[in-house]
Amino acid sequence: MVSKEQVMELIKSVEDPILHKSVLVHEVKIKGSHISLKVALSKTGTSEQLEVQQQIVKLLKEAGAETVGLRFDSLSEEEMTSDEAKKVNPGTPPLLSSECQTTFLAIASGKGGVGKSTVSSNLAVALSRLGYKVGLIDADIYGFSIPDMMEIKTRPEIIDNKIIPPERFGVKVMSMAFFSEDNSPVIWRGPMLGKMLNSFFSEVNWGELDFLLLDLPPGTGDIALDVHSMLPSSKEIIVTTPHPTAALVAVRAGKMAQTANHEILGVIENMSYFESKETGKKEYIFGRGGGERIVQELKTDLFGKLPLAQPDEEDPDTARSIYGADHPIGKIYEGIANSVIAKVKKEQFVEVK
Ligand SMILES: Nc1ncnc2c1ncn2[C@@H]1O[C@H](COP(=O)(O)OP(=O)(O)OP(=O)(O)O)[C@@H](O)[C@H]1O
Repeated sequence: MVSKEQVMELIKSVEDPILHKSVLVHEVKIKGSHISLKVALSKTGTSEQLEVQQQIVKLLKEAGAETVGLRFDSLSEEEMTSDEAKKVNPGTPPLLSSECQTTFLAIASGKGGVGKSTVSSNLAVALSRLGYKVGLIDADIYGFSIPDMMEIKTRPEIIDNKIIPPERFGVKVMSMAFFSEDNSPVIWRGPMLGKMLNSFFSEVNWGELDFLLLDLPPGTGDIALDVHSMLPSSKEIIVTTPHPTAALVAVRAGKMAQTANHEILGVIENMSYFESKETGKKEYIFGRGGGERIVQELKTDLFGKLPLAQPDEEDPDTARSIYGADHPIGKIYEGIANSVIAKVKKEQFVEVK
């Protein structure tokens, strides 16, 4: 029969699947033709553990053992160098780590079609025009529209195993649209949805960001709730139209956000009025008071009111849904961005009339 020393020598040829050096033997017992071993791996319970097990059993049986008893242990912190420990547990993705300085701004709405994606993309652009480093995730998984609104023609690239997001107007953007061929619908659900969202945080090289905006799915249904609960805790901005019903549903969306531990930062009222270019007269097409109603019920602030209007196509500093910096609505977005920054920095907040 083999000796303990021979067993140790034989096992040296078996590699730890992550560290790629010999596995460590914690214990060897030999009783007749039975050998029992306790082997330490950098990570136990992996699919590679089974391969290690088969390799060891084969080696010991070839050396004369009739039966082999094998138990696995994890390597202790002392048994690994700090570089090896990092390899085994690469740690929290920088964007989600506690040291991360990025402010997450989640943009939500009670109903679809109120302009949540338009507001998310213009707010991101306005923050970038003010000199901040900004990212934008189109987390409206099934209704992705941001790349089209911002007219992003490029796709993400993969460099050093990280996804590099395309950039437009200084804003780095990630969207399901980049991974959906020919605008086909996305049918991922449950765990896949979480995996995809998580990969937007951990597998994308965002670089340093001051703000990461998240355009959430509309409403208070399952999908919106799932996405809310999968996100890191964020400051939430609610978008509504002035219509009382839109506001009522938006309050529900705000309350749902609070249950998912997101803080309500404020409200933006979109499609508030139409202003005639000829007469300057304002028409309140969708009614009035929606934004104020949410502010009252959720005890938060109104960041601004946006009129009905389209970007000026002649302006080079514009895209399908992005207003130029000097467009009157571009200026309103600049004011909203300043109010958001002020609130985030807890400076004195000035309510927009
Ligand atoms: N202030 C505005 N003036 C004119 N059109 C607007 C305004 N805001 C948004 N729109 C238009 O309204 C439509 C819906 O906007 P958007 O997609 O931003 O809404 P949404 O709330 O994100 O919708 P969903 O949640 O269903 O994706 C778009 O065609 C957009 O161009």
